[in-house]
Order: sequence, then C-alpha cells, then structure tokens
Amino acid sequence: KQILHDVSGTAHPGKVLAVMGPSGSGKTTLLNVLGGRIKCSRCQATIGNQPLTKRTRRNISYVLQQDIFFPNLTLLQTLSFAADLRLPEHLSQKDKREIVDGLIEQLDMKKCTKTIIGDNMSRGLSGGEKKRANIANELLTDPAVLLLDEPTSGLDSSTAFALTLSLKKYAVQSGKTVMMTIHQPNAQMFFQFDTVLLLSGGRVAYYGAPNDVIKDFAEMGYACDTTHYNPADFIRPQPNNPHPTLLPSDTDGHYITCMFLNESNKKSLYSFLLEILIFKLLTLPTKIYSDPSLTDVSEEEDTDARWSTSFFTQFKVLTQRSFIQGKYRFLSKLKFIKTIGVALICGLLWFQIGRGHVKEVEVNDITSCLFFVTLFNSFNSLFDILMVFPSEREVINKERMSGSYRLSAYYLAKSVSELPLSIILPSISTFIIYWMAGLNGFNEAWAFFGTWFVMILITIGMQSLGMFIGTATMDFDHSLVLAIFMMITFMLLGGFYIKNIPSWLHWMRY
Ligand SMILES: Nc1ncnc2c1ncn2[C@@H]1O[C@H](COP(=O)(O)OP(=O)(O)OP(=O)(O)O)[C@@H](O)[C@H]1O
Repeated sequence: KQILHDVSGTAHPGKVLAVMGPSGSGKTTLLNVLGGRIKCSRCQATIGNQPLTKRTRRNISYVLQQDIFFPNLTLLQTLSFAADLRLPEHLSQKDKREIVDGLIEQLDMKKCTKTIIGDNMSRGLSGGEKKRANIANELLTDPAVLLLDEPTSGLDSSTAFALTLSLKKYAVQSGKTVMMTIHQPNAQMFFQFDTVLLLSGGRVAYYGAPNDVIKDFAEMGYACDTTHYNPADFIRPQPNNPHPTLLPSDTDGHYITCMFLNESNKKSLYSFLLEILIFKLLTLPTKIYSDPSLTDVSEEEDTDARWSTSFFTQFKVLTQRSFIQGKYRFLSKLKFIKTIGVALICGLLWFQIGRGHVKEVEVNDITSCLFFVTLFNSFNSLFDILMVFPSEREVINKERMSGSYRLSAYYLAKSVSELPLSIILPSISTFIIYWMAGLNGFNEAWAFFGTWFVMILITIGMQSLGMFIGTATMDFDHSLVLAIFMMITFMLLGGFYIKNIPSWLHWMRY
C-alpha cells in the first residue's frame, strides 16, 4: 500500500518543522521512514550530505508517540540505565550522571526523579512528565536531528505550548533540527514553528513558513478571517494544494531532506528534480541530493560499529536493570509461601518414607515423591517465565530500534537475572522435602547435593523452555496451551506412569 506520494522537503538545523495533517494523512509514516522504522525502497533521504544509512541514522533520535518504559523503574534509574547503554564508554560515570542531571533540570523534572514511571496498575509519572521523560531519553545521545511523533498528544494546551517552546528553544540554542508531527496546535504554538509541512492523503498540501500560510491559501481562493480563526484550524480541512514550496536553507549542518518517489508518476519526478536543480543553483548552500537515481536505502547498510558500548557493558547494565525491574517478581512473598507450603505438605505426606529399611511397597512411594518434586519445580519455573519476555517486548523493540544494545546481550542478561528465582525456590523445596521424607537416609549428604544439583538443572532447563515458548508464541493463551501440552508429554514419556513405552515412541523422551 502506497501511503506517501511525492512528499518532499527539508528540515534545517536550529529550526522546528511541524508535520501537520488530518488523521491518517501519513504523518507517522513519514517520521517512521526517516527514523528508519520502515524500510522504503523508493525513498531518497539524506542527512547533511550523507545518505541515510544505519550509521548516519545514529544522528537521528526518534521520540515515539507512545511512552514505552519499564513501569517499575524510577525516572532517574530509567535515564541512568539509558545513559550507560547509549553513551560512549569513554565517558566516566560522573560525566554520564551530569548529562542525565542536566537533562532532568532542562526538562524541569527535578521533583520526580525518584518517582516510578508507572502504568495502569501502579501510578507514577503524569502524562506530561512521561512525555518529557520520553524526550529526555532520546536527547541523551545529543542527536543532530530529533523526530517527535505527536509529542503534545494528551497534554493540556498550556503544557503543550510549554513543550513546544522548550523544543523551539532547544533547536535554536543547540542548533539541532527538530521535526515533529502535531494534530491541533493552537495559534500561539503554530507561529512557533519555522516550517509547516501539511499532509493530506499522503500528499503535500502546504510546505512553507507558518506566516505565509494565510497569504498562500488566500491566493488559492481560500481566504481566512484571521481575527476569528486559528490558522492551524483553518488549513486543516483545506488540503488542496499539491505543490510543495521549497524554502531556502540558511544554516549549514545536519539538515535532513527526503523525497518519496511515486513510480507511476515519473513526470512529476522529473519536474521536481528540475525544480530542485534550479532551486539548488539559486539558493542552496549544500546539495540536497547527492544522486538522483533511485537507490534502495535498505541495501546501503554499512559495516561501522552500530553500538556505543561493548557487549560486556551492555550485558552488565542490562543484568542490573533486569534485577531492579524484576525484583517485585523475585521477592514476591507469595512465591515463597507457596513453595514452603507445598514442600511442608509433601514432607508430612511422605514423612520419613526413605528412612531405615525400605520395603518393596515403599519404593513406589519414594519414586512418586521424587516425581512430584521434579514436577512441582518444573511447573513453577516454566509458568513463571512464560510471559516475561512478551511483556518486555515493546521496550526491547524500541531500544533495539535506536541501536541501544545487541539482542544476545539482552538474552544473556535476562537469563542471568532470572537465576535467583531458578536457584532459591527449588533449593528451598528440595531441602525441605528431601530431609523431611528422609530420602536416602541421613548419612549420605552427598546424595542430597546430587538431588539438589539435578533439580537446579531441571529448573534452568524449564526456564529456557518457558522463555522459548513465550517468545515463539508472544501470546498468553497460545503459550499456555503449548506449555501444558509439552509438560504433559514430558510427564507421560518420563517413564513414571508407564514403564513399557512402545519402542517407536522411545525417542520422544529425549
Ligand atoms: N502497515 C500498514 N498497512 C496498511 N496501511 C497502513 C499501514 N501503516 C499505515 N497505514 C495507513 O496509512 C495511513 C497513514 O497512517 P499514519 O499512521 O501515517 O497516519 P497519521 O497521519 O500519523 O495519523 P494519526 O494522526 O491518526 O496518527 C492510514 O490510513 C493508515 O491506515
């Protein structure tokens, strides 16, 4: 589905470009392409003089419309972990902390550094604060270009205006390029923008200075009574001007330029290129297009390092973060009560069964006891981890899109941070049941360690299986069905219920 048709324009350093247009006009799609979230084979975009590749895209930060964070971390923890992952390793912890503190101060968030981000279940930062946290998170890397998708949505008009002002100030003071989509700016906000790109049905309806919009629309026969109308409201339902106006660039630096090519409309491409050529000769300080031929940007992957930090740093920071994020799960009293409670019941039920001279009939009971302990620990660890990865997927996707870390570093960190759960709880249950049931008598302590070690291996194995099922299905209902099916298959083929497994099914127990 072609969403954007012949959209073109330039965003300049030190200036704010607002992408406006009715819902579904393609604003987010445009930003997604520029931010590298959608691969577009027929689009040509350059940053400065460079084509947009994985490496040059690192100069662009993209603030998504949704504020996606780990809800249990505080604002300071969130930004500090992001700084550790995304800032170059040669910066000291003190430097990184100063950058984080500076951003918190700049965005006026000092009073909520220790507040958790929060979600529907546990209240934390307010909507506006979350939005600012989202922006701070992207500003950490000091990008040359900042893309923001509807940063003012859900904010009241004065907060939205304050945010627009801060973005404008940021662009002017730091000479950065700011490009944002916005739905309904009030008149005050509208005139803060340096350039407005109005989209309608994926086409450019207006591209120029906000001050000229009334004049341009009046020339087309749409006069606006500015004493009674907000120009931003006025132009929204009138998106009939298909001709983009090109603005001269007056600043050098990281300006970002893009063009979407409609293959079926080569004529417009050529006339557009001609327009650019004339324009370029007349005004442009540096070139817009280095190569007008149609190249596939997705093929222009370059081999430069994609990450700011080493694998080890990523692993270390992600493990720490995972511990803090998951501490509510790890330290859940309920889990301890459940484990100890079930272990005590088992201990009482099989009390001293293995002690002394074991009769033949008791051998069966001992096998049942071992089978139950194995099953209990397996179920616990399998179901505990099933939804851990899917629930973090959004955050991981967002962070991976901005090139924060390798997937392998995340996976290893996640596995390591889950270890306390996979060691402590099975150790408790095995310890209680083993000694209460008196398995193997009291004299052979080594046999206890043997049993304990096997239980730990089983739980770690089950944890991996749970992670695999959760990741493969990404859906609670499906993962539950698959997990139960696999557990029951293991139980049936484990040799407890039936000793004479048909030979053609033997292989399945592996
Ligand atoms: N992957 C897709 N497949 C099919 N259609 C899509 C896809 N992505 C976007 N669209 C369609 O493209 C159009 C533009 O979507 P986009 O999200 O860019 O709009 P928008 O201007 O940002 O809207 P809003 O202001 O409501 O967020 C919409 O009609 C949408 O349904």
